[in-house]
Amino acid sequence: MIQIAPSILSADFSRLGDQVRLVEDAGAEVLHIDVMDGHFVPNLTFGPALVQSIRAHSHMRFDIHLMVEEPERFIADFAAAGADHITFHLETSRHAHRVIQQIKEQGMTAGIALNPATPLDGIKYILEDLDMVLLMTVNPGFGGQKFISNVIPKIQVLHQHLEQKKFNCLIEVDGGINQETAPVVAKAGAHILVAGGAVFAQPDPKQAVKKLRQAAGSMKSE
Ligand SMILES: O=C(CO)[C@@H](O)[C@H](O)COP(=O)(O)O
Repeated sequence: MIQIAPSILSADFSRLGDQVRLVEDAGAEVLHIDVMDGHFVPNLTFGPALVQSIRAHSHMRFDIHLMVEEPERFIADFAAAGADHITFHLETSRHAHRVIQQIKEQGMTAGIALNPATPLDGIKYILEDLDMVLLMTVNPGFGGQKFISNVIPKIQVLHQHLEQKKFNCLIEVDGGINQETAPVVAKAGAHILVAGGAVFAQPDPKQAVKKLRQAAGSMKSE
């Protein structure tokens, strides 16, 4: 079953509460919240205060994507703000296993993200501990970028490995997901599709969520 995770990076911030309710009404299971520090990625976005303020507007799972150096510094604050899940980047952490444990100790599920250029090798021995792997299909930092199709084999390899090992770990993809790329990543084995522009930059975000789900469902992985 494919899950759709609208990314609020492309939402209209002047009416964020309404935008969040809109995608929840459309059936989106997950709300993707991009946290950027201006160091790991060349952009700045949200912190725990924003998460806390929209928590009251939604029952969706809050999926925090930490694009920050030293992610361990922010785990407790996002947990207190109402986050359900935190993903941090392998590229930002020398002690990834410890960070995963810290996230779980705060009662949240844990994910790790890999940039398009980062191979799967670095997560081989921590895969069993992860609830999710986020495979970036653009270079992180901005919405509205072009999907990098070279990541597709990486999705396929990870999907096969997870199936083989019977690990309870979902694959999320993020960047350039739209009605054309959604069926491709779904067929490759992705479970959660993050979409910013393909939802919030559309005239009817509610309809956009439904169309993405339909598109993804048209070519599910076996
Ligand atoms: O993490 C990021 C960007 O770094 C994403 O979550 C973007 O928000 C995706 O935007 P689209 O490519 O779907 O417009």
